[in-house]
Amino acid sequence: MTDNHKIGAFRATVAGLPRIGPRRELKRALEAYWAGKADADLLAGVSRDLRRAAWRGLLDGGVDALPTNTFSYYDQMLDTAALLGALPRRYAAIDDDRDRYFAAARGTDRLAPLEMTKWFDTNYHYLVPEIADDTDFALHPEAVLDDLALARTVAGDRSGVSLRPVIIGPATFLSLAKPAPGSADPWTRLAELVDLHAELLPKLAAAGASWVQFDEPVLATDLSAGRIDEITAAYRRLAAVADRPAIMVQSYFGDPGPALGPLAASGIDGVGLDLVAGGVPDGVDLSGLTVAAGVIDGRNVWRTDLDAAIATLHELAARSGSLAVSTSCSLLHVPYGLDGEDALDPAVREWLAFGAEKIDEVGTLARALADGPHAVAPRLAEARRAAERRSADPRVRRPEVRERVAAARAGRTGRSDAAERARVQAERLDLPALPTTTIGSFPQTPQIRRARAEYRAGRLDHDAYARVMRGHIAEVIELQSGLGLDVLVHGEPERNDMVQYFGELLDGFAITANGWVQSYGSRCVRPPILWGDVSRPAPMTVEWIGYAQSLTDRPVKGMLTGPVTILAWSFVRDDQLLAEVADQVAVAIREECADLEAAGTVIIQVDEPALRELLPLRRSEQPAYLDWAVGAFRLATSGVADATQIHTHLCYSEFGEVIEAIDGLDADVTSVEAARSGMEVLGDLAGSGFGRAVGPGVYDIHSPRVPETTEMTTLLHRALDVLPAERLWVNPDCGLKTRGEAEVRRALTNLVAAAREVRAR
Ligand SMILES: CN1c2c(nc(N)[nH]c2=O)NC[C@@H]1CNc1ccc(C(=O)N[C@@H](CCC(=O)N[C@@H](CCC(=O)N[C@@H](CCC(=O)O)C(=O)O)C(=O)O)C(=O)O)cc1
Ligand SMILES: N[C@@H](CCS)C(=O)O
Ligand SMILES: [Zn+2]
Repeated sequence: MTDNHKIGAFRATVAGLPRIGPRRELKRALEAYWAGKADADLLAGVSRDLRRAAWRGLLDGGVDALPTNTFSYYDQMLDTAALLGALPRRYAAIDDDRDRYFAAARGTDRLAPLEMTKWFDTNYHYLVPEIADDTDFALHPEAVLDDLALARTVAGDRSGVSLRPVIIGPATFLSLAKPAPGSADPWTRLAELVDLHAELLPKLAAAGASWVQFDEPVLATDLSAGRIDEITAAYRRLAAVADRPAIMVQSYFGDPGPALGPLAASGIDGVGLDLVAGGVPDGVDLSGLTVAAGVIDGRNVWRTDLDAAIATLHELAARSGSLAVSTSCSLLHVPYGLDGEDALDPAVREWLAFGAEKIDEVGTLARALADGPHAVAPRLAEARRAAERRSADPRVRRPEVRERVAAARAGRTGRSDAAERARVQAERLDLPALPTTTIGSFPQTPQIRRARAEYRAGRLDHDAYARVMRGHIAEVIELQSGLGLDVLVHGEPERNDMVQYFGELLDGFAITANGWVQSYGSRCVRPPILWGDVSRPAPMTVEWIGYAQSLTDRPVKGMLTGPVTILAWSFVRDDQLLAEVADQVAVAIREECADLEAAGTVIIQVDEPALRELLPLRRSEQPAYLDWAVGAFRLATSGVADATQIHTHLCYSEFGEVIEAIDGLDADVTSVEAARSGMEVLGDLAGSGFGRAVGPGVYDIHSPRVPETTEMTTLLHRALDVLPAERLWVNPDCGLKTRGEAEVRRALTNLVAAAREVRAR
């Protein structure tokens, strides 16, 4: 440690903050700006207001160390790329900084955006930096410094408040970046990036930062000893910089495992640890460090067991130089606060803590540490009472649900031989070669969303709402019939979201009024809260699918979300093994499959786009996960007859580790995202000996661009190089809900034409 900086001790902080706004103010401002309905000043004003309000909320909650630079107009990885001058050259001709930034995020008419993918095992998406051999890293610290200056105006002259810019650390940034075609592995540029950070540190100190936080969630993944050495050397170099703020390395989504020891000895000043998803590895000397102890869950919504947290904090206080209470990760992943959630069941509401309540918990724990638990005795007693009521609530553990699950598990959880099924299904369905279909959703038009908003507000009754939805279903069926698609869908107009919809209809879930969480850019989701044993009081989709099927002779796919995805995109209970909860949801889906089948549905698609997302970050934990995840899918889908065709859909293209699990799902047809990667994924599938039918996407639905027929025929020919024609389906990459109606019509026209052309050959 250099002697030319002082370590500002602090006792309460959070690892990061949400930014979409308590009422999604940023979403509205961004979308207005993109539509040309708001100018840059308005957008900047909204951003400043949101940041100021967030810091004030922290100060009011008793936090004495404010994280800065956690706001983003789109994504923190993109911000880091901009900070380091690492935006691809293709955007360089765009003069305006903000427009250049948004071009990288969203693309333009001519320029493809950066690729987007999931942030570790969360439902948040980041933009993947592209590093070319000629990427000329250069520091652009203006946004970080401006944010720091704004935070200073909020902290004012409050004594003892420290400011801590948060930056994605070089190890995580480079591990997640991808090389531009033909360029070297970005990791080879580590030393250059570290030089830039070394240049940045004194600027931050001069602007009033007493700490800097480098986020390194990559530490929670399996790293080789060589990688750990390189990361340690990088931080040793940063620690040697003169006139710098104190350095905190923040890991999250697990513990840093074998990397913690070397890092702790590298000369850095502090570590932030996720003590919810991980622990503190034994034998690591933390005595010279400030430890930000992440005892408050930043990813889930349950009230903290404050007594247990205090015990953990005491244990850690004895091992560390200085201790601060913190969250396990950024609060980006939870809703802003419970304020206004008056429609929640009051019993359930009492068990919850969203962002604002978590900040309050941080403050309470910090007081308990500083002044002793008696100083917060009423708060501790209140938390204990809530926990007791939660575990005693008869709806939390329902014997009848557990018996039903046990009975379903004891029944048939596997199907007959896949080849035999394929034979009977082919006979029954009588589809052409290369059958065409879509993944389920059609554009969620403003009229659909408006009708739902009216229905929610009570201005439209159920019958009127159902009439509007049936109207949309009829339009979508007519469109698909006219285009000549072979297997139709009802278009999912009645679904606000593919998980929330089911959460609203299943017992054991609660739905918030305003519990929005950023998914990517301006897009948000409102995850349901799974708090009790799950059951299905009534059929959930049969009426809609039945109506769609009544309008056509072609098969209409039943459309369900699978148990793993329902869990992944909900806030799940923390008092029960996930494997157990998955089987409860699976039984509800199994019952829905049975009802659909009984109502005449011949094809049922059970979407599992989150199968890969929930894969544990550490390899040692992956087999157990895949075992229960595949088991739950099979429990959900194995109750149907051989002649009923089960489809599944997975919309990501990095199969690697889950390829065997996809085989294990035993679905008759699997559709996957493939257009963006030019069918690369099919190599993985074919190489693994996957023997069932596959629908590799030929239309990238993430882009407004409409692919030409020839592009799709090229992709189909590539697919035919690795798959026999009788096992190939033709479909888009994913659902069409975010696309416009005109684009979809043109794209599907081309898709059908492409299938026909390839068939004819
Ligand atoms: C497939 N994806 C999904 C993920 N997670 C999910 N839970 N669901 C998913 O589908 N993760 C991975 C990807 C992420 N992709 C997306 C894509 C698109 C969105 C998105 O568009 N979100 C919408 C909100 C969707 C929703 O709940 N809609 C509600 C309307 C809510 C609303 O804003 N209403 C307005 C009034 C509307 C009006 O008057 O016109 C209001 O309340 O003010 C609905 O349809 O009822 C978004 O806008 O962000 C998310 C993830
Ligand atoms: N059936 C869903 C799957 C999305 S991953 C849809 O089409 O939107
Ligand atoms: Zn999808």
